[in-house]
Amino acid sequence: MLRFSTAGESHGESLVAMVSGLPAGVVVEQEFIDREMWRRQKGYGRGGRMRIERDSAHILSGVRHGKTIGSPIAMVIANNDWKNWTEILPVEAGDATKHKAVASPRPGHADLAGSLKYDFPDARYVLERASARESAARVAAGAVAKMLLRAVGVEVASHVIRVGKAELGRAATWEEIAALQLKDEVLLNCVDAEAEAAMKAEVDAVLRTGDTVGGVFEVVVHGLPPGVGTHANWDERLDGLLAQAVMSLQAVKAVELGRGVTAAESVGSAVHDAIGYEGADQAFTKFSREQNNAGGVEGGISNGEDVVVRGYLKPISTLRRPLGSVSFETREPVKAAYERSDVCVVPAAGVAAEAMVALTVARLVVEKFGGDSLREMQRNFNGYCEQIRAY
Ligand SMILES: Cc1cc2nc3c(=O)[nH]c(=O)nc-3n(C[C@H](O)[C@H](O)[C@H](O)COP(=O)(O)O)c2cc1C
Ligand SMILES: C=C(O[C@@H]1CC(C(=O)O)=C[C@@H](OP(=O)(O)O)[C@H]1O)C(=O)O
Repeated sequence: MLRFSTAGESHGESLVAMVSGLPAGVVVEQEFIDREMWRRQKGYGRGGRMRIERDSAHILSGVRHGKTIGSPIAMVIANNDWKNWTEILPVEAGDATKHKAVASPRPGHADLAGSLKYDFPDARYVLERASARESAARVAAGAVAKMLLRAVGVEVASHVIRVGKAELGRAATWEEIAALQLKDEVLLNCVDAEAEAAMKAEVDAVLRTGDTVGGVFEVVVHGLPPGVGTHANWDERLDGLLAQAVMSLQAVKAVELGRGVTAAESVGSAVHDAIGYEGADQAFTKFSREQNNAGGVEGGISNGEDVVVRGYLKPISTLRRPLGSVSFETREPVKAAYERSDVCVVPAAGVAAEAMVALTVARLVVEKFGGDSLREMQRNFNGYCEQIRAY
C-alpha cells in the first residue's frame, strides 16, 4: 500500500516527508522534485517568507543511484527561516521572555480552536503546525508519486481558474495546462494572459486595502485508464478519496469533480456525457465521449477521460487590517494578531493539490496493478490496458 506522512513545524528546523509502498525501479530525479517545490513557492501575492526559503528535498533513504529500491523514502526539507526563530521558539519550555506569542486569535486560522484543544496559553504552537508550510513536504512526496505515475503514462498538472472575482471563463485544453508547468515564471498560473492580468488586478486591489483573496484551482489527471477506484465500498471510491485529499489542504473549503457544482442547477440531458463508439479520441477503448462533465469519474471509478478536480480556496485569514478578536491574556476586545503573510496562494495551493491528487491516484494504481518492481507493475498495467482495448 502506498502511504505518506509529513512532520515538521513552520519555523522549526526542517520538514520531513515519508513515502512508502512504491515498487523498486522507479526513476527518482532530484531536479524534478526541486522544481515541483519551486513551483509551489511561486505565484503573485506570496509574502516575505518565500524570499527566505529555497526549498529542496534531501533524500535520506529508499533511493539508490536514482531509482527506488522498494524501501520507505524519507526526505528532509530545511527551513531556512529556522535560524531566525531559534531564539523566538525557545527550546526550554516556558521561556516566556523569548516566546513570540500570538496574543489574539485570527478568525479563519486554527488559532482559537487549536489553543483551546491543546491547552496552550496563546496560538504560537498551533500555527506552527497548522501553517501551510507543511504543504512543501506534501509536494516532495507528491513529486515521487508523479514519477511513478509517469512510468505508466499518467500525468498530473494544475492551473488557476479564479482569483477573487476574476475568472478564466473558458475551458482549458490539457496541452495548455501541461505547457504552463514548463514556464520559468509563475504569475497566477493561468492559461490565458488576459484573464491572468485580471487576476493580478484582484491581488493588487487587496494588497492596497490590507485584505486578502481566495480563488479556484483545477487539477487535471491525464492518461489514466478506465477502472481505477471502485463503486464497491464507500471508502474506495476515487471521487471520495480525491475530495478528502484536496480538502485536507490548508484553506481549501470546497472540492468539485468535473462540472459538479453547476450540474446541480442543470438537467440530466445537459450534464451527462453521451457515449459513442469508434469516435476520434479513444485512448484506452473504442468507447468515446464528446464532453467530460463528469470529470473523468463515474461511480467512483475512472472512466478514461481526464480526471478534473477543482479546489475552492477561502481568502487568507491573516489580515493587515485585522478583524475583531479577543486578547488571550486580558479577554478584552482587540484586533486579531497580524504576522507577515501571503495575500493570495491560489497557484501554490494548486501545486500542492497536484501532489495530493498524484499521491491518491498513485495509491490506487499501486493497489490495482501491484508489483514489487516497476517492471512487474508495468507488465500488469499493460496487460490490463490490452484487456480493456479488446473488450
Ligand atoms: C500555500 C499556502 C500558503 C498559505 N499562507 C498563509 C499565510 O501566509 N497566512 C495565513 O493566514 N494563511 C495562509 N494559508 C492558509 C492557512 O494555512 C489556513 O487557512 C489555516 O491553516 C487554517 O486552516 P483552514 O483554512 O483549512 O481551516 C496558506 C495556505 C496555503 C495552501
Ligand atoms: C512558509 C510557507 O507559507 C506560510 C504559510 C502560513 C500559514 O499560516 O499557513 C503563514 C506564512 O508563514 P510565515 O509567517 O513564516 O511567513 C506563510 O509564509 C510556505 O508556503 O512554505
